[in-house]
Amino acid sequence: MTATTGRRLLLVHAHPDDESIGNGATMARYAAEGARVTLVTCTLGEGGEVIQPELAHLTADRDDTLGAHRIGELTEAMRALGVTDFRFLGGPGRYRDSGMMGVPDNDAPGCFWQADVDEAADHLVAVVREVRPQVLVTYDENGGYGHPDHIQAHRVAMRAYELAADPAHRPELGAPWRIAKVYWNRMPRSVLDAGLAATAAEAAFPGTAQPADVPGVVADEVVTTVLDGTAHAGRKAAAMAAHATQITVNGSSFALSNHLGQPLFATEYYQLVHGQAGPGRPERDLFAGLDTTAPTPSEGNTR
Ligand SMILES: CC(=O)N[C@H]1[C@@H](O[C@@H]2[C@H](O)[C@H](O)[C@@H](O)[C@H](O)[C@H]2O)O[C@H](CO)[C@@H](O)[C@@H]1O
Ligand SMILES: [Zn+2]
Repeated sequence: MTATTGRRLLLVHAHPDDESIGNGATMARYAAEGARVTLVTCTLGEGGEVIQPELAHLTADRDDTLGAHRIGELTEAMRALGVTDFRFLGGPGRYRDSGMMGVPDNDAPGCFWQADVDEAADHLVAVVREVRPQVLVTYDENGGYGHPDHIQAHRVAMRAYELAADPAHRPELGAPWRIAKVYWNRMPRSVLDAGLAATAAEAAFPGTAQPADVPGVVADEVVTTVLDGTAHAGRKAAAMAAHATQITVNGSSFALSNHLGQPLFATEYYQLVHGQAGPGRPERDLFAGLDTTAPTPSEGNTR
């Protein structure tokens, strides 16, 4: 359904779980405030590890049913966040999890890392032109931490941002739409250092992650926007816990299947990379500076 008024946020992520880890509090906050929150996940996470021994049979080298299972985890996570519009790029299973950088799965036909970026971007152009978001959130050019699917999600999201606004590009996909503000997920180094120290002190896990294990780490001054999601910390923790094959939540820490503790932050950080910043340094709202009350024109917004 083509939206006409109100705040609309689009998030593009690589696997089920990334959205809750990086943006769970942001998604819960905007959903609670009545914004339309749309999540596009590029793979089903078929190549993941499984934390629970009793579910180990789901992995790709055994039953290969982890992708279907993670759809269920994502559905539960979205229920926790109050998000109702969540989709898979090109439909569930269109692009398969490529595995960590350097593994043979990176070369598998049909994996996301092998996808044609323009073809994949057109699936997202159709969503952009339908939803007409004012704000897009994705990863930086390294995908936050160098995972092939994260890098490809960045490339596809940024390409779709360009193509969706081009009136000459595939008009059958809908009226052109220019997204007003594009943000990359970030983690300020000083906040992470303090958080990792607190996680180590909490000792909820056998070990503690290193800064290199955490996506999107930058010098503090690179961060343009800080979203206080404290009021939604419980929802974020519940959403992360819903991804139980991938994440264990314990107090104010969590661990992935590597069992290395990381801080679970309810404040989430961003870098504005396209569009005009709103008032305040840092911004405290992704929609800062935008008039989201005016109805959007039926012919799009690039005339
Ligand atoms: C957060 C994230 O992007 N997870 C990915 C990642 O999973 C990691 C991977 O299995 C690694 O080998 C483990 O040590 C680490 O604990 C996992 O988080 O890669 C998976 C395969 O591509 C992917 O399914 C998962 O969502
Ligand atoms: Zn991921």
